[in-house]
Amino acid sequence: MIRWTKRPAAGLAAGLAGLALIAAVGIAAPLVWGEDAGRLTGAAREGMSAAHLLGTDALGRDVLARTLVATRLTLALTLLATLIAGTLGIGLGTAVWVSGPRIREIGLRLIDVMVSYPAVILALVVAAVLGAGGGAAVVAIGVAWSPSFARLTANLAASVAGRDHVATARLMGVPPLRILTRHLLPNIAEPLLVLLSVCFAGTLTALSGLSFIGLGVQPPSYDWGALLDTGLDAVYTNPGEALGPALAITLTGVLAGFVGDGLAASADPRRARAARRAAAPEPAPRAPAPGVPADALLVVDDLRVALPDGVELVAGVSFAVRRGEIVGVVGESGSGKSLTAMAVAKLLPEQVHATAAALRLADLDLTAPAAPARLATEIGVVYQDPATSFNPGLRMGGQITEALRRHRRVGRADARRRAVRALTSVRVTSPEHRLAQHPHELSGGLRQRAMIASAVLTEPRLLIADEPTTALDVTVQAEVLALLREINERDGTAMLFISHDIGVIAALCHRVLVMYAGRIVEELAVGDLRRGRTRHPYTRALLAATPRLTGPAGEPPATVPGRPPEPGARPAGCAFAARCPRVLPHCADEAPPQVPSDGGGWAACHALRPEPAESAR
Ligand SMILES: Nc1ncnc2c1ncn2[C@@H]1O[C@H](COP(=O)(O)OP(=O)(O)OP(=O)(O)O)[C@@H](O)[C@H]1O
Repeated sequence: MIRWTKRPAAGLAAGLAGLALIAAVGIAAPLVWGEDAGRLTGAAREGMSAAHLLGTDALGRDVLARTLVATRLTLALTLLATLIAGTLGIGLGTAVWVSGPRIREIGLRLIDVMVSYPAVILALVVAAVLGAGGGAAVVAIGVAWSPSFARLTANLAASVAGRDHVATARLMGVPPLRILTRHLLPNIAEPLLVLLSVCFAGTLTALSGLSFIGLGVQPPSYDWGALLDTGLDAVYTNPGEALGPALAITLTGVLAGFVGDGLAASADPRRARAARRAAAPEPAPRAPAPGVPADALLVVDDLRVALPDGVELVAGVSFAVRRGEIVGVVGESGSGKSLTAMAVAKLLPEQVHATAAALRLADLDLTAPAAPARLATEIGVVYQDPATSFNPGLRMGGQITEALRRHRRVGRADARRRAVRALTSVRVTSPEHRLAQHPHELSGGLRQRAMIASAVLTEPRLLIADEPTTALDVTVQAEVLALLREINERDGTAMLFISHDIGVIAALCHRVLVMYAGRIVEELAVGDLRRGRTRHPYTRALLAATPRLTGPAGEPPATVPGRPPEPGARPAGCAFAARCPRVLPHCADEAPPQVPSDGGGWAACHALRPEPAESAR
């Protein structure tokens, strides 16, 4: 939505106050000015004067009085049309959502087609079918605006339906209608309210338009549109006759816009979350996640990312990142590193959905829809491929400063100054010049530096770097790693660093999570990794495959035989069992226990479990 004011709360108050005043005029006008509006003075089409501030119409009636008297009918019709649009659209949207997948798909496509038709054209068709008249115009406009509500309702319901508490309600056998009224509609009320105010402004102009072309309110009744129609006949001799209703339509529309804008901006995510919590069933009491440090910045507890058919790609991952800590996530391709990181950044692809017992960054609950401004400024993301991280059609300056300008409301000049400083700090040469360049004019290394500068420009609490050096050559790789370490040490930015290269992880991180087939199999301090003090057979195999760290010079790296199982074909027990040199008979069937290590970490492995006699001693 276009931002009408820089202070949306003030805009909301002004909008509401203005509309209340116009509504009061609407109620009082027929009583106060009703007689003046109908009196034939005999002075037809008189210009603006002290007696008639907006002049008189063709029958000598006072235009100002008629404009004021028309307020009631105009507002009533507009409200009615808005109500029809909202009720019809929300009903249609929820009906589509509660239907089976096939009908839902057809319904959504139909709604899309209806939305793509301009509302006024649709209204003209409906009005032509129903015939001219105020009632027909109201129905026409109501029907024409309803697809917008239907689409918003269906889309929002679908997004809310993926949340934990809705899944829990379904699991508990709550009927669909109750899920709808108790869990879905209260959670999507805010955007619907915003759309209602936008719709009010839209229906006002559309209704006036229909009256203007003679399809709306018919004489002797009149609304602003009808007055505008007659007023335009004399626009050169008495502009006041058209000016009155035109100003009334414009002012009311703008005030409704202020209300919509203010409502959208004041949608407080914490208030919305509290409402959602009130609506959600009481969750079963759950023990706090073990091992969550008191100074944890990011807490991930039992994160699961699944496909629509229920196949889990990430199958219950728990970890924490402390303030100022760099945590590395390492594992073979397909182990679920990126999905874990993207679930944290709320950037998962549409086809998959995440659930978690807890997923939060400081006070920001990432399991609920978070305010885009907070997400965009508190989490920075550096992607693998610098070639695709930026929009090739836009200059670097606009892209680097976008989050700062949009979400922190920093002015253009200030944002550029900060961008230049950030580019300088990541040692990008001629930073002023770079801002004017397009991405293809920069080398891969420079682009990745610019990406890092862009990601840290809003001073995020957490930087997620997903294989940020994989696409770079070795020298540039080392420079980028040094840069990330420098940012961590200088600004205390916590990082989640994803890589399949255990050597890179060992060089940069403080703590390491080893992932295999959608689960964390070992967590260890980087010192233990560097000294080769790993415990899980998979981590050992990974380490053995990295000659730079352990193997004597010239010795070829050991390979890990076999392949990880596909997500849908993982065994109930340890997914590494089929490739493990220390496999025991029950490994594939029983989930391995988390065995604590001396260095403060743990490894999930049956073979590491102390013998009963040993543990008793
Ligand atoms: N959008 C998607 N739809 C279906 N499956 C997906 C999707 N994204 C990822 N997967 C699957 O989920 C699993 C984990 O993927 P993920 O990208 O997290 O692995 P990764 O460890 O980051 O691997 P890589 O190092 O290759 O990026 C893989 O089996 C992958 O094929």
